[in-house]
Amino acid sequence: MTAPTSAASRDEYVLTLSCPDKPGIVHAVSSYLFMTGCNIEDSQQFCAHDTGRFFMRVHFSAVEPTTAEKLRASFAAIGDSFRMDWELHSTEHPMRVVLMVSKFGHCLNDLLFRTRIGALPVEIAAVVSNHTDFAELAASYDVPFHHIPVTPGTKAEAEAELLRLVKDTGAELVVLARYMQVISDDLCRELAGRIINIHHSFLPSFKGAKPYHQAHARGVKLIGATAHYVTAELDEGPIIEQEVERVGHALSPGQLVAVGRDVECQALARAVKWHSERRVLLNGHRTVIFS
Ligand SMILES: Nc1nc2c(c(=O)[nH]1)N[C@@H](CN(C=O)c1ccc(C(=O)N[C@@H](CCC(=O)O)C(=O)O)cc1)CN2
Repeated sequence: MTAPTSAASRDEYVLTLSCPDKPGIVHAVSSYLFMTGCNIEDSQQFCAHDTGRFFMRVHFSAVEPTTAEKLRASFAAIGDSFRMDWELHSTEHPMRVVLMVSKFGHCLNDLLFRTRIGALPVEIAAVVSNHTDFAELAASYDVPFHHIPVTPGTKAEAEAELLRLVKDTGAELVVLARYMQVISDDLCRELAGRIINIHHSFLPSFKGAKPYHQAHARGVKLIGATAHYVTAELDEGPIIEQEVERVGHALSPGQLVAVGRDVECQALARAVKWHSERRVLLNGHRTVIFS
């Protein structure tokens, strides 16, 4: 399923970069774009003084038609001279995404609907689940559904099948929309920076299982959700977005779960939108968000 596209995004690109900070980085990038016949639509930058790294995102249009490949070739020397980690992508096609779910479908349903109405600039290539509960929901959005059961003894084959699907669909992003299986270290490495999870607590509080019951037992007055990149360390990946909601003493754990559904959907949708628009840059174990 594809988000409705806007005619204007034909010859527009996004450059993201990070590099050791020094004078002249913005000058070099903007001069390159000017000399290449490009026009800056939006530019954001940030210097992280604690890590000494500079971060930049530039959205630009090409006055004379060109391609991402040609632009990458002509920018490479500048990237090398500043020791940049950089990416340059056309905005013509929405990012292809695989959504994963287990037994709770509220985030899946929310992402499918937001994509259908054009509020999320992605193309959902497939829905994957270790259960069959949401096969009909995926079909109602004309999205292929893949049932990949997981048991302790079949996790390796299940993950191999998932990786084949990611490669076959050309998906750039995997979203764990309440997918309740721990991803192996190998798959985390293979898809580093390309898996986003929604954890149903305001991390670092209440890691692991049953966070709403943990929150109830602690007597919190705010509950939250955290969208983060998935790493081998459970619930420890770089945080992209968080959301909270005020709760009262009278709410049961089950009622906290109900309040949490909307909070999870909001945090995850914003994280997926920002990632798909290439607004999230990694700064070590943290993120820089050019929203
Ligand atoms: N490598 C990672 N994998 C996953 C992460 C992560 O941060 N790193 N987040 C989880 C989601 N999650 C919490 O947000 C979570 C999901 C599942 C479990 C868990 O212990 N699962 C059990 C099986 C449970 C079941 O079968 O229902 C397990 O895998 O043995 C903990 C945290 C997604 N994956």
